[in-house]
Amino acid sequence: MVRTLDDLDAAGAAVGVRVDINSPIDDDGALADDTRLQAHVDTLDELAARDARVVVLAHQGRPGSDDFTTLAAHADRLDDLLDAPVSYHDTTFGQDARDAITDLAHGHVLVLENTRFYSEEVMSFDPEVAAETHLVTGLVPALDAYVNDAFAAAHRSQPSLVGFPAALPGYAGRVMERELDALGDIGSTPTPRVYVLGGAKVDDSIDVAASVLDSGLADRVLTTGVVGNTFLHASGVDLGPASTEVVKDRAGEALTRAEELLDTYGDRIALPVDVAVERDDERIEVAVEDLPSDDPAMDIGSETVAAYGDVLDDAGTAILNGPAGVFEMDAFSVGTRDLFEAARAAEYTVVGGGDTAAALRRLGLSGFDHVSTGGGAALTLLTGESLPAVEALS
Ligand SMILES: Nc1ncnc2c1ncn2[C@@H]1O[C@H](COP(=O)(O)OP(=O)(O)OP(=O)(O)O)[C@@H](O)[C@H]1O
Ligand SMILES: O=C(O)[C@H](O)COP(=O)(O)O
Repeated sequence: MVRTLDDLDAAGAAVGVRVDINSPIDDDGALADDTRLQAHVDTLDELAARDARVVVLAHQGRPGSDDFTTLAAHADRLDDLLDAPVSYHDTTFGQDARDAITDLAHGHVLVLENTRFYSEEVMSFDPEVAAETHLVTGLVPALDAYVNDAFAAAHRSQPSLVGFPAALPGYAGRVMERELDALGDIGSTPTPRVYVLGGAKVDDSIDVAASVLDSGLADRVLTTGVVGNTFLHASGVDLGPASTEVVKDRAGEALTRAEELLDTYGDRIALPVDVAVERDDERIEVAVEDLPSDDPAMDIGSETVAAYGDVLDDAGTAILNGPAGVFEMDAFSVGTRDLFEAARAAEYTVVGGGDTAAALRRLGLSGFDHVSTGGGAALTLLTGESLPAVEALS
């Protein structure tokens, strides 16, 4: 049983709230989409309205990636979104951060710096060990309670996600509660169940494909995005140098697993039958049998959308994670738009993923039964597995 905000005596308490506001970042470092920030407004405003001193913990990007950056812009945006006043502090733990928490007024919100600026936060730990990390021990003395609202990161065993509940009373926030309600019992959703796996986190998606095919949760797996290109490569298709480089870079070791999955479950895994490449700044659709192409495959083609649409028409449950192409560019958002529109034909449709939610907003798509803030986390739950951060709260 996980305790919720209903069980928390918030008034006057310093409450550390782990949120997931990991968002797309523009080339100039600005927030490109605030969907994930909006999701946490209920939890943060509720705690502030109940007179808590609200301390926000979050990550942005991964070390080395272009979107690995400070949370200053996130704090500014939260200040616009929340009723409560929001300030930002440029460290995460230690005396300086504890002083900022002590000085925080009741009903105010303080955003601490990106947790992943500290090496412990990109490692995985058991909860008891995570509770001993510098990040956790450096904050615990200043906090009275811990709320985990970061559903989208709940599949990670990083200190800010699993360490605090071992040291402080822990509670699920409103986003966490809603997501667990909607996604906690995937085995009872209508069949046939179709998983549509796209985007660029290929290793995560291949793990999910393996798990749902092994367990029988998935009747079919439809592949798109870099995931689709990876399965095409694994099936022996020569995509051409540009796309092959992306596949090898994103898939790494997972490529072998993709080959094994095709050997075992080839009839239940669908591969794109055409792709859209970028040639002279234009979208050109190329049938898979006409590959390789020197130009990068940036989207699925219309024949693939049609074929996958037929499967989705008959689906009891459609679970979609990851955009079908580079939706950030208009010409290559077509596959994502048409495929997600087609998925609404399923009896019950669940959509997940940080970039996926951003894509839905950008393309004006709605009408799904549940839009999860989580990508990998939603998929972990949708494979029937438990989430380490939720286990730590229980
Ligand atoms: N064919 C492709 N080539 C290159 N990039 C692609 C292609 N298809 C999709 N992408 C990119 O994939 C990225 C999104 O992938 P990602 O796996 O992060 O999805 P997500 O919805 O954010 O899931 P999660 O929340 O698990 O991260 C987008 O930036 C998109 O441009
Ligand atoms: O965007 C996500 O899926 C979450 O914020 C987790 O990010 P990660 O995959 O970098 O751990």
